[in-house]
Amino acid sequence: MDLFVVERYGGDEQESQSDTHNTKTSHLERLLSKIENKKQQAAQLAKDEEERKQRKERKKQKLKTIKHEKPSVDKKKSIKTQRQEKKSKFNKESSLEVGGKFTVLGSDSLGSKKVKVKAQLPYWLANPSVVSVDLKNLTVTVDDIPQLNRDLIEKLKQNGIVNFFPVQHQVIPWLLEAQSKPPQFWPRDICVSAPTGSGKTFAFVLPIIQALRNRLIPHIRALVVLPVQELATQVYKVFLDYIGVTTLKAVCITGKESFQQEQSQLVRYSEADGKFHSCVDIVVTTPGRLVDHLQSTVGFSLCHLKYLVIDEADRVMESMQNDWLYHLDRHISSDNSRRVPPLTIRDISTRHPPPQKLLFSATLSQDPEKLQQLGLFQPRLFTSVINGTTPEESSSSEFIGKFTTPAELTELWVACELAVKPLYLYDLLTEGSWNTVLVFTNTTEGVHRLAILLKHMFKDKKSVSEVSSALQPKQRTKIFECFASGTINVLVCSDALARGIDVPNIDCVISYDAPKFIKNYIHRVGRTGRAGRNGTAITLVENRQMKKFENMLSQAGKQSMVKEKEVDPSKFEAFEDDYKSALTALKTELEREEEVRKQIRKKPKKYLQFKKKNLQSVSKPSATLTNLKTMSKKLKQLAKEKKI
Ligand SMILES: Nc1ncnc2c1ncn2[C@@H]1O[C@H](COP(=O)(O)OP(=O)(O)OP(=O)(O)O)[C@@H](O)[C@H]1O
Repeated sequence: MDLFVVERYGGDEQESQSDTHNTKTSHLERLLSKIENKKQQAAQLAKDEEERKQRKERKKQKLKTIKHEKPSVDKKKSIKTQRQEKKSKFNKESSLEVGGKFTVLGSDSLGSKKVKVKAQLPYWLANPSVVSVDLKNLTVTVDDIPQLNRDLIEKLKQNGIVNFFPVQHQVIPWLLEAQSKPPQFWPRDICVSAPTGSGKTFAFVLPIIQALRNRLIPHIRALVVLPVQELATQVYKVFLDYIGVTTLKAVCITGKESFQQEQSQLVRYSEADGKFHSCVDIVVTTPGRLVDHLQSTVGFSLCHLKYLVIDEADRVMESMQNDWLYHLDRHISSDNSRRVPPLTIRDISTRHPPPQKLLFSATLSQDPEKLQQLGLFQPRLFTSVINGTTPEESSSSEFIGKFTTPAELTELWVACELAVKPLYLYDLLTEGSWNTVLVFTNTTEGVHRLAILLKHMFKDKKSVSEVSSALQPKQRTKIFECFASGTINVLVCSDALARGIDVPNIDCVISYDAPKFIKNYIHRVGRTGRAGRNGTAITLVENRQMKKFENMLSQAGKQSMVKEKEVDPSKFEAFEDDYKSALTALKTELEREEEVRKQIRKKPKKYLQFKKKNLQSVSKPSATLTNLKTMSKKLKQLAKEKKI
């Protein structure tokens, strides 16, 4: 029976008796757990809501960055590479589609980085005739060019010239050969790029004199264009020296003399036939003055022109003063329709061949576009090379030998501090055993200041002078003469005089201010180590300029050729006192000069006009004190005489 016990409801009484206490507690527990559950659910909901909000915020933020911010470099790169990969995949597929042999045009270039195309030089620039830079081991004597006239050879010997320099023995026979051809064969134009002081002047002077020496009637047959007056005068002097053995006449028209005087030297009017006739055969000039005469001198005709020489060609082309080439070309072609080849036999016999263009420089432009402006006819290039490079070794995109310096030149650089830079210079000048030193600065004012400072530092030990564009041409010539004779030991000058000036026996060139451009560097250092003589060139480089200077040299392929020279600044203590007193003297001298200038400026308008007319250089900043004083005196005297 025990097995079948059925629990029967015993009434409230029974329940309340046994479980009253238990039921009450469990109900409470249930209620509490219910409350707890609800609490948890509410917390979960709040959490979910918070997360949802955060997600929304993040999404917004993301959208903003996509819209406004550029992707980072890394991202960009990865996007680019992905795109490129896709593209190359596409290209491969498409090339496979056409048999894998052909590239689909236009499809592969998009997006991919283009390979830089190397410039291809014209054949004549890429394949020049190489000229040696060795001026010590000369093998060709002046007698070895048989085509050259005997009188010219004798004159060369009289002047102490025994051997020809490489550029001369290559260019002179070539030009003489071109002359000997019948007029139907128009001569080819030439460009010559050879180091400074390698004798380029003779390379055109001698063949021109030889070609014109037997002329009957004077006509302008050779026109030599140079960038500045000094250079023109220098080349003119060489012509004068060598045409002495002929009846040829040369003239230098650079504005040194009045326009009327120059006109009378160029042409004369004949009453007999009522025409103008040329008085000269060779004209040496500057671009500006040439244009003046082309425009204003009646009878100035270039219809017989045989040679057009452009010396320091890159500089002349850079300046393009008054568009001189345009005027010259117009003048030549109006005289003679030259560059159109002859059509008939009769044409050939009646026409003059075009003038042969001869371009010379130590830093010839390698830019074919610039050379194109000159309209060269089948040009031929003669050039020197750096460190034995041959045209075969150099790539066809590079013009070899653009910045060659003489083999006899020692090139150095000194690292210096700006604060004591004059002391570095002073030390170099006292330490070296050089008799004549040319010092370059970058500005005309710098020339004047440095010259005064050095004068006060050296006192009687060395004679110091200055030369710059602020001086009159006559004063400049006089100073150069004194420098060449050794009366002046240290000459401070600006870049205006860096090119072409041929002062023999300059022992050293110091660039007090480092040059900004490689061309300036080449021409500055080229004032020494000329014509096979030894020379030293030193450049002072401030610490902040070091990188730029190194870059400049390495771009020109010259870094290994310019060596560093160590200077110990502890030596400077010995001449610190001299330097300090020189600085004070410089200050007072500059103040005095300024005072004189002020006095002159104070004068009334009429007086100033008078001054401007009579003495233009008075107000120029770097005129020396003595100049200013004498000018001011002279001015007062003139004003008294004219009662102003
Ligand atoms: N064959 C030679 N033998 C000896 N001296 C020479 C010879 N040829 C030229 N010279 C001298 O060399 C010096 C430099 O000549 P030149 O002025 O012609 O050089 P350059 O190449 O024109 O220089 P730059 O590029 O600086 O103008 C001159 O004083 C000249 O008299």
